[in-house]
Amino acid sequence: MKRINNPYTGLEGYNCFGCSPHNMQGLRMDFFLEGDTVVCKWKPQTYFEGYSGVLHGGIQATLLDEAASWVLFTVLGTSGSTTELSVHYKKPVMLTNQEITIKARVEKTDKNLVYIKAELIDSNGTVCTKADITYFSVPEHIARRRFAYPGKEAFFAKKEI
Ligand SMILES: CCCCCCCCCCCC(=O)SCCNC(=O)CCNC(=O)[C@H](O)C(C)(C)COP(=O)(O)OP(=O)(O)OC[C@H]1O[C@@H](n2cnc3c(N)ncnc32)[C@H](O)[C@@H]1OP(=O)(O)O
Repeated sequence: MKRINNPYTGLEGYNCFGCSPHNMQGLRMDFFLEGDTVVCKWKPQTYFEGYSGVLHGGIQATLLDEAASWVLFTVLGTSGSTTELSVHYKKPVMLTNQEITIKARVEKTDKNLVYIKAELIDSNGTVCTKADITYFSVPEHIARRRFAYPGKEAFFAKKEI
């Protein structure tokens, strides 16, 4: 597994709820790449509770969506926006998990639409949640201008933007 750097950390005002390490109310996710799959290891905190002892479903949806966006950044070499998110909650994700794993990969692309499959796996290896996520991707030069996209190589280099 290859560690993915977060090249946005040096960007002024960067406060993404999913991935900014500066957002203390956020999920502060970080990522690895395993083949063409983005992987995140994440520890659920009790303040993300829904039903007693269970990780809130909205937080799960955000974890899955955020991982999908990092597939665009690091596998497809561009950026975009979520246009659809369908989540299947199969099993509760307990807050007692020391670590859960979120995985996301491209299922297919169709012109500028990117269809991503993502899943959330608990520490016993049970796939608790699955998501189908559609992203509206933009060409890289627009991503650079509109979304401060630094280029794929920046995610694997030490340098920050
Ligand atoms: C800086 C640090 C960062 C740090 C890192 C930050 C990571 C953040 C990750 C979080 C990700 C998010 O939450 S993103 C935030 C949530 N998402 C959004 O806010 C997106 C809101 N939606 C939009 O802005 C807009 O709908 C766009 C830009 C996506 C598309 O608008 P548009 O350009 O007007 O295009 P539109 O006409 O709607 O669609 C173009 C064509 O694509 C088709 N199309 C569009 N969506 C779909 C779809 N889901 N399934 C089928 N087809 C679709 C349309 O039918 C149409 O076909 P035809 O008629 O041409 O045939």
